[in-house]
Amino acid sequence: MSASTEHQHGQTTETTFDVIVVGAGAVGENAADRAGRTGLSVAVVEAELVGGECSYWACMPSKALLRPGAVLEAARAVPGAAEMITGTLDPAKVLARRDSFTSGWDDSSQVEWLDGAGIALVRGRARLTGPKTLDVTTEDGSVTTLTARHAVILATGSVPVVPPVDGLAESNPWGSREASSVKDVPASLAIMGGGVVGVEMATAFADLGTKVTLVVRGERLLAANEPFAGDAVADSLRDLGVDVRLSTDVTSVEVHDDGTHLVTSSGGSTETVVAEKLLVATGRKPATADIGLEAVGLTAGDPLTVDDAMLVEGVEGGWLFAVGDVTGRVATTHQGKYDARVAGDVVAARFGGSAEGELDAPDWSRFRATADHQAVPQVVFSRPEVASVGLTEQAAKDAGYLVDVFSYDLGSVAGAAVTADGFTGTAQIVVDRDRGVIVGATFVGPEVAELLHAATIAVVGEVPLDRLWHAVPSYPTVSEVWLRLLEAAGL
Ligand SMILES: Cc1cc2nc3c(=O)[nH]c(=O)nc-3n(C[C@H](O)[C@H](O)[C@H](O)COP(=O)(O)OP(=O)(O)OC[C@H]3O[C@@H](n4cnc5c(N)ncnc54)[C@H](O)[C@@H]3O)c2cc1C
Ligand SMILES: NC(=O)c1ccc[n+]([C@@H]2O[C@H](COP(=O)([O-])OP(=O)(O)OC[C@H]3O[C@@H](n4cnc5c(N)ncnc54)[C@H](O)[C@@H]3O)[C@@H](O)[C@H]2O)c1
Repeated sequence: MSASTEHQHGQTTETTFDVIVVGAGAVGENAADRAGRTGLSVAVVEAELVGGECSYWACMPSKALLRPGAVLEAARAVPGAAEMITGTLDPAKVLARRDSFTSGWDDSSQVEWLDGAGIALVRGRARLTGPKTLDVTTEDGSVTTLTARHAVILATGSVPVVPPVDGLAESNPWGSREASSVKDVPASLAIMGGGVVGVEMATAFADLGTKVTLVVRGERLLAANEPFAGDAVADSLRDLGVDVRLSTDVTSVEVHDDGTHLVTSSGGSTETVVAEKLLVATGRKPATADIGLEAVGLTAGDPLTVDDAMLVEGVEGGWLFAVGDVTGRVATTHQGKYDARVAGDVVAARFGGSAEGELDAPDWSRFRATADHQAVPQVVFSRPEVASVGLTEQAAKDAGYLVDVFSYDLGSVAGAAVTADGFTGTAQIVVDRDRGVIVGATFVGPEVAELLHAATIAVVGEVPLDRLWHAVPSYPTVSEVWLRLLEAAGL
């Protein structure tokens, strides 16, 4: 079956396809692309913008907001250049560059890409009505029934969680969408939550001149990372002028003429934080509340539990797959796209080509998302950046590994000294003592994001330390920290 020829400029009149993908975020787009590579006809259904959260409200606009501050800080750390930096960021220019990344929240170029890839687009909100069938409701209320001959891939993403705090929902707070698409920079912003969104947005708005208060329930920022990462980011946010309040609960929220009032409680004392805007950054949940899961025997609101071929567990017939945030596995674009490549390749092989070799594909084949379990990379674009892959020391111990942990002061590496005066940071590897391989690595420091992929390769490749010894880092780069870490490990 060849890909549809009846669709033009994102519109299609067909209602039956070999494969239907629900959600055209970065993850759904990738699944659709790969699924069509053996000639299956593929449609994606999208309720909002083709490109999803990452393109318009998450990764790209937030990184565009963060980059100018990082550049300014880098220049300020190098005498000769530093003297030339006499001002602060220009918020209007920062927002204008952000807008260029979101194409003014217009998805035409992504629709063109779908067209070019031969993927049909159905605009509207999809709900499963039974095995391989979906109803799609458009904005004008009309309903079209779509049928998949072989497979449905759900890629509906995630939605923010608003905790049940007295008055919070009624206060109409910002979520990450409102923060990343901000048009008028507020004078003051209170942020609830010390995870990835909380610290990135605290950094971005502090850069833009907003007075930021970060209210965090836990005793550390970035609790999923190594403790030294959260400590370094808290210190640096305070240096940026952010009021970081750890071990602090928000007990109620009220809106008054002078802004939003957060009543907080910490160690028995109660205080009130007043801010022009409140951003709730307390996590996200899979978007499965209203996609018709009940029609196929699943529970609305639950994550879609998948196996490593991305097949949804608990559904008969082997036709329902899920990828991206909706699975509850990992909530990053790159890992979701990896899952999408796996799901797309599995679907393309099983239904469009030869399934031979795919059905009994082993771990680490391109048909199994093996890396999701213990080799997931992530960069938090705070300042300092936090780049990590695999297991933290604690997570490795919890998983039963006998580990050795080696750390090195990044600032002591020649390449770091050249990069910036006063460069501070930490690199750490967690080594499985039995196998002599790295199971986790964390880098904290200015612009360490690009150090991460070497660590990801070492973790995924299970490269023994005595072989890694022969991977010689160039001089004088920050990557020379790899040599120092291996020396610390006794080589
Ligand atoms: C502020 C912020 C910053 C982030 N920064 C990064 C980063 O720097 N790097 C990184 O890797 N990750 C980042 N993430 C995470 C990343 O955005 C997500 O992991 C990624 O967007 C998930 O992609 P997805 O395709 O699964 O979901 P989404 O991008 O949410 O796409 C899902 C799509 O499905 C559509 N949809 C939902 N339900 C239906 C339905 N019933 N019918 C039709 N369409 C439907 C939605 O409209 C949406 O377009 C960030 C997240 C946030 C909130
Ligand atoms: N650079 C990146 O890769 C990037 C950037 C932003 C977001 N993301 C992804 O988006 C997802 C959502 O990010 P996030 O920061 O919202 O979630 P998160 O899980 O990283 O952090 C949530 C924070 O909210 C706190 N919290 C949870 N419930 C609370 C409550 N009831 N009261 C007070 N605090 C509460 C948690 O303790 C934590 O500090 C993450 O999974 C992340 O991976 C990725």
